[in-house]
Amino acid sequence: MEELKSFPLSEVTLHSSKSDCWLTIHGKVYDVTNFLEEHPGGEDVLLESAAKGDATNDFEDVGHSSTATSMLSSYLIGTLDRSSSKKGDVGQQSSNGVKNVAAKTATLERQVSSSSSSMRKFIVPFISLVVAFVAWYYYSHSGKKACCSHH
Ligand code: HEM
Repeated sequence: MEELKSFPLSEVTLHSSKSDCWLTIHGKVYDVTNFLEEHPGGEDVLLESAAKGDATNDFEDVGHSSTATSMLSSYLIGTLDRSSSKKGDVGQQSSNGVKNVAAKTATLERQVSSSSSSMRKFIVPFISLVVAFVAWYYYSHSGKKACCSHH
């Protein structure tokens, strides 16, 4: 068996066009050029993920079926070179670092925005409950007064 080639992330992101598209998922590099038009989720999402670099989160977020996961192997061309420790690769490594930080920031931003939207989802019914309780309290309180002043 031929040994798989190892590519630095900076090289994978160079292949992000319709005529040449590579994706990185779980540390493996896939050439999905021929799959672009067949992808049920459309080619644009694949091209976006390819340009970003690591597509693992994008792939997982969709909740792809096991069929989709097993399709991956037919597009495998290599593995991701995480160390990038080759001589003369230092510049590339630092640019990878910058990209990683950018990716992490993007993920964090996504998490914050999704948590704030779920906060909103929680706060709206909570406020309605408080309003309902206050209304009920005043209603029953004034009702009690009316009732007790009778006696
Ligand atoms: C080589 C990598 C990929 C393969 C083989 C693949 C395969 C598939 C398959 C077979 C489906 C149909 C539903 C299913 O079986 O789960 C699908 C749906 C989808 N894929 Fe991918 N996919 C890949 C990468 C990606 C990436 C990187 C994204 C980025 C966001 C993506 C986004 C989507 C979306 C949004 C759908 C849903 C379409 C719908 O339900 O209308 N896919 N994909």
